Amino acid sequence: MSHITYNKEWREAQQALADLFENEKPPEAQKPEKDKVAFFQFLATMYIKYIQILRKLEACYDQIVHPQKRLVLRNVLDGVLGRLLELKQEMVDLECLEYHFFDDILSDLKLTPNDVEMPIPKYFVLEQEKNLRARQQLLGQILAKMGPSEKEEKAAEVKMSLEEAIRLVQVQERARQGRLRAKFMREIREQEEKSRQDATRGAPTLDPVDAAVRIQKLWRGVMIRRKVTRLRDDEFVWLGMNPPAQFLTAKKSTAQVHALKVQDMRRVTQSMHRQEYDQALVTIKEKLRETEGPDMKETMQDQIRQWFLECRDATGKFPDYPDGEEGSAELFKQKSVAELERELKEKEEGGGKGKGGKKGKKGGKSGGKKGKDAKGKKGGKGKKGKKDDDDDEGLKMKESKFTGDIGRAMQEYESIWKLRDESDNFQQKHDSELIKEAKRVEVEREIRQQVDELMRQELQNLKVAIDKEKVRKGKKSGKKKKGKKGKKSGKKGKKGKKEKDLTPDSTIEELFEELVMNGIIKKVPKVSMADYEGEYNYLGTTLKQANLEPMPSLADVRRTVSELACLPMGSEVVHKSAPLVKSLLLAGPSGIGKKMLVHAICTETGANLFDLSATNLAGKYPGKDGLRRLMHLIFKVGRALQPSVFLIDDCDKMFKKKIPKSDTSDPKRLKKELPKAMKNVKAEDRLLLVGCSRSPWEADVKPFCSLYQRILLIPRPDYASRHLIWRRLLAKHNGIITGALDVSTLAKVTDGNTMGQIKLCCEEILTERRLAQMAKRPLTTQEFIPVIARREFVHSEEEEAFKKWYNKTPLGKKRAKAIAADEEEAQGGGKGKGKGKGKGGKKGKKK
Ligand SMILES: Nc1ncnc2c1ncn2[C@@H]1O[C@H](COP(=O)(O)OP(=O)(O)OP(=O)(O)O)[C@@H](O)[C@H]1O
Repeated sequence: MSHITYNKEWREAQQALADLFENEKPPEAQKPEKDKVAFFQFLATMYIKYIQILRKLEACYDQIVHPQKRLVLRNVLDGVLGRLLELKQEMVDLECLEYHFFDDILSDLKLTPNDVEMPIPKYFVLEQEKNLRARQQLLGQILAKMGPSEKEEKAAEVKMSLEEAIRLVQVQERARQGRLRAKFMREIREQEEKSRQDATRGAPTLDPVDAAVRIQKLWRGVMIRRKVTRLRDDEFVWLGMNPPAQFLTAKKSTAQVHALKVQDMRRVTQSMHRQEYDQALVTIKEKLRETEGPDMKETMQDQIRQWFLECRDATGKFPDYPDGEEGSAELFKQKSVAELERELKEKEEGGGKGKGGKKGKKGGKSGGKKGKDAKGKKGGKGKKGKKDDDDDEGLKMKESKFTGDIGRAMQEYESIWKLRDESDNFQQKHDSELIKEAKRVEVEREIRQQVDELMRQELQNLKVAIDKEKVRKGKKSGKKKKGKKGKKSGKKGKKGKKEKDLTPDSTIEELFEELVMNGIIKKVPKVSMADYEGEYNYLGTTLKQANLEPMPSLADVRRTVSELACLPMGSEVVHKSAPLVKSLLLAGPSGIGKKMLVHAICTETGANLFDLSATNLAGKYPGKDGLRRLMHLIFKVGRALQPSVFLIDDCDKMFKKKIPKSDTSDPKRLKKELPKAMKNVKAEDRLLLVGCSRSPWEADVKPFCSLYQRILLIPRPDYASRHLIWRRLLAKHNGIITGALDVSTLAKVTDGNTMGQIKLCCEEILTERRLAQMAKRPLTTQEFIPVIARREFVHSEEEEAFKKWYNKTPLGKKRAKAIAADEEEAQGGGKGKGKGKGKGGKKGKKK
């Protein structure tokens, strides 16, 4: 696509954002909402609109090549990302559910689920591509160094004696000969049968012309039937009842391939323009310093001298030179009316206490602090008395940490980019005028610092020469300042001492190598979040209205994992201010794709994968010291090379009451250390602990749920998801779907199978040999049935066990309480209000 298209897209996104921003008010200005359902609808609509905006902004940021536009876009993009996560958190708090259903809102807004698919910005990986490639290379080299041992292991796995090998070959060879012999025998028998029939039938009596007509008739019939089938297939495609042929294979069309190439080319142009821009920043600043610097200096000096004289004329004394950070710029700042009024008030208030300007300032500062404290106290009250507030006043959106940034970026867009004439910038390179404006301010600040030093000295000299002042003052204040600094640095030193560095002499590369050699850091298979297939649940709200608790679909799982893990982990700015997620538990039956999701998180965010599963740690870093070193290493390397993901497979074992003696992996090793270490993870550390569990009910609920902050239950796939995955997997394995293969039947009979098992079925059937026969012998439904029948099912008892366990988790309990409270309220007020609650979304019965 062209520059114009992306600019237009950006404009549309900004317009939509401006419209949506009208709803973004601070809590004090919001009108409280008493109806929970209506408030959820409001939040969900905002959330969906933000997703749409995010999708547009992400595409623009990925493809726009203008470096200065990208800077503004990045600010808006991060702001929208953060705001989206805040809204998600509000919905979770309101509904006490991790998954939400929006099908009714989508139909109101006339959107499809694809329109609101959560995008994961590509810049998460593209902007650290160099680092990631270098790390991947290092990992590859280390693994190559360790290579032989792994190969030996593999060799040991397939070890067999010579006799066994000969027997295997003999069995195969005899089977082959047997099949060949059977084929010959069948052909001989068929030939004998044919000659016997010929002998009994005698010489042919049919006229050769009649025979030819008969053959022609049959052949024409075949041809016409083929043609009709083809025409019917084409018509079905045209009517949209069947997908076009290219959709049945995983191959991309030429147009798609071309589009991807263009996108790559734009990214290359983007980096070239960025380099030019970075260079321009330096050269333009230099030029400004050379050309405009001397004039600036002179003007500033003149102004300040003038001020010295004016002050002396007015007060009879030379003034004190401003000490603030801004230096003399403070004197010439243009102030707004409100600022001036505030200053006057402060002066009036401070006037009673004493004349000292500094005192006044201090008073002002402390006043500010008090103000903050008061705010904080109010906030605290708000939290404690939240329920009361909700009951009395109604529901309101919480204060956002991102709307300020979004607002600033929007203003920048409005003032600079919205109406900018770019007719002479066809290539979309940087705008030098804008750089000059920004750099002029910087140069001015630098020159002012120099001028301030000079003028401070000059003022001192004037005071000594004319006012006969003594030189002591300066020295005193200097001493004081030093004292203060000393104290501050002392405090910092203490803070630093808290965490002992066990490996002060090793570089991060060495520690990284150690962890790779020990198999703790693993190579991540490249899996994108989009590879995690799953269809949208179109019945969520309908089921809710029927008082049934809908199960989330795999598309909901994909979206929620993206929100909880990928979006905050990918961006430093978002992670710092968005609701903090330190740990995540993925609970679900075997083969549901838990590890695949972890790999997708790492791929999408460029995170390192630390495998802390008990089976992987067995025999490594033994003893207490070993454990201390391990914890130190993973957190040190994890922080230095963030983002990092700590994976624990079968994490329930860590909190199991009884470990069977046959289990030698010591799964409780990290039980004390890990929760302690996770408590020290701050908002600026992009570290995420992900646990995978097939049987979470075996763990002690309390410590288990306190380690894993967020819990996602992954259900077995529903019909729609199975249908989708069958089609996708068959295409991925080069299978061709024809009329003989009924995908709907396959989806129906695999009810209870997980995705992993469906994948195994595909792999078992679609062997190379079978694929070679595809043209002559299309795939049929029947051949899949025996393979499916051999696969394991998720039994209803297992599913029930998951649901029951989830009800014991903190969010599950909260949800149960909320439902009970709602029911009570409905019963209490029901007599009066009757059928008033149309949507009744909160009163879910458990299925
Ligand atoms: N939604 C999905 N879309 C595509 N492939 C999937 C999906 N879910 C699972 N798979 C595939 O199924 C296989 C098994 O997945 P994975 O190993 O992640 O499951 P798991 O839940 O971790 O299993 P276990 O608990 O037994 O370790 C993988 O090859 C994965 O690619």
